[in-house]
Amino acid sequence: MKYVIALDQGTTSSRALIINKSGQIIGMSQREFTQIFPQEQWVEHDPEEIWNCQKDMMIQVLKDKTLSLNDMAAIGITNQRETTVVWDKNTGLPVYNAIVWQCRRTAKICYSLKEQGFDSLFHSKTGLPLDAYFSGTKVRWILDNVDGAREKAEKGELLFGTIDSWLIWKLTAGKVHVTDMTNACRTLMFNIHTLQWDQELLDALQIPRSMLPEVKSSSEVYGTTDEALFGAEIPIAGIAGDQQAALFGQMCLEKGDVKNTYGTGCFMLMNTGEKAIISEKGLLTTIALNKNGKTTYALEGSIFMGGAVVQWLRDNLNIIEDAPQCDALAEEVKNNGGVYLVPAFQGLGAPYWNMEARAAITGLTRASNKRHICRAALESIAYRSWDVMKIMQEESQIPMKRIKVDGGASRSNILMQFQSDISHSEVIRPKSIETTALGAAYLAGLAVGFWQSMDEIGKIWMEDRVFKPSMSEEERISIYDGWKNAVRKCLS
Ligand SMILES: Nc1ncnc2c1ncn2[C@@H]1O[C@H](COP(=O)(O)OP(=O)(O)O)[C@@H](O)[C@H]1O
Ligand SMILES: O=P(O)(O)OC[C@H](O)CO
Repeated sequence: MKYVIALDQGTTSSRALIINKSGQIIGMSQREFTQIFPQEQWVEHDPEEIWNCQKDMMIQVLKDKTLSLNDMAAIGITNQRETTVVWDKNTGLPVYNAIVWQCRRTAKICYSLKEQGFDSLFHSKTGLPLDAYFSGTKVRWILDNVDGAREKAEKGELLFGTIDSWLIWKLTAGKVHVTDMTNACRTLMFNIHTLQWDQELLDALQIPRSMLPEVKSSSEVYGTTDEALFGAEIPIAGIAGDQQAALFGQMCLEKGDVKNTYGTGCFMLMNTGEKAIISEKGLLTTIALNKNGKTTYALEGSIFMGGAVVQWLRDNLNIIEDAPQCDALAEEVKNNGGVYLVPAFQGLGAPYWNMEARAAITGLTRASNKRHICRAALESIAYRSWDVMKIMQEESQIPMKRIKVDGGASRSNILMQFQSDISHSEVIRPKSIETTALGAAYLAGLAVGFWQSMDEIGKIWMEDRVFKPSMSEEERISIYDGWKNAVRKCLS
């Protein structure tokens, strides 16, 4: 068989990609789906729409390439993490919409658990702060707020899953209920040291264990597609949360390797090897991979606004028509002219952790124009990444000399050069920035012998361009001081 298919189920769109043995993407289909905002700061997806969209993309890309599922050696799944689905085991129907990772409705549940003194228990066992971002309190909300849900869950009739579990349940026509450790470790219910669901955490959250999927490694055969539904029994053989899949797809396999994904938000992950470093400064500790019985950990810095800043210039300020125009305008000025954009549209995360902060554009003069604003917007993405990199270096005590990049906004040369300058490190962009899907494909392909070894896969990764720091130390310090000043104005 010549191909592996990767299903990449993201926050705003679903993609299906066909990958050949040389790691080339020979076909891709992608479609956006509905974002549901029932109230301010609430975000939901329709699980059936997600499934239909993902299935359609799989069928579409096969059709476009005149291939069939029978030509696929395996399926790899990668997904938006934390987003929570609860469904009825008997009917297969969701009892509520999927509650998306961005949804803040469970902040009160988190505060209440903190008041009860559970903060350090969760942090030490899961590597995560008690925050609405993660799945645990979302499941609790569904059990507490959907009519009859708690009774059914206690009778063992409801199942919980992150999007990977939901897709596999559907692909196997309800035969398989699993997840992998990179997803389980984002739920606040999984102990990242014992590698098991943790009863003490489940009790604190009041979630019955019978709802939870079986936790597997990221690379093994979990089941096959249902023949009656798909006309073929193809092994589903790889699962990883999208940021961990990207870390793997970038071949960040050694301790100290770092990748930053510049998508809607930015997610920076550093492989910390076999050691789980518990952060004191707001970084997350997460499982990077569990494969062939070996677990590696990562430190993660999550930045809420990445490429979304560019979308804001396009959709709210209307000063650009598309993302590449932002680069073009920014290139027309030699610096930001003293203008800073602090993208605190949803507060500021690590290292500021100020949820009340609001965005600002500072340093405007009569000479300022949209070119400066475009430049400041791109620079803000790099400044936020550097804020996080600095803590990551401190806490890991590993200096970062180079970072690998991917995601839509890594196409911007001006952003990548500025990232290299401000962080005084090499920024390395691979030829394919679809590293998330590649990561999932590699995990699936390795499990079924489509690829034989990591050595074989390592040869596939290819560099597109390396950005090297070229800014003087004096300038670097001075413009970063300017950024810190601008941030201070947003915090006050
Ligand atoms: N040339 C570009 N310059 C700057 N930002 C870009 C460019 N191309 C795309 N982007 C940004 O990249 C983001 C989309 O990247 P993508 O990796 O597809 O995100 P996601 O997976 O989060 O949906 C958008 O926010 C967009 O503004
Ligand atoms: O779907 P993305 O690419 O925005 O990634 C979402 C993250 O997995 C959330 O933790």
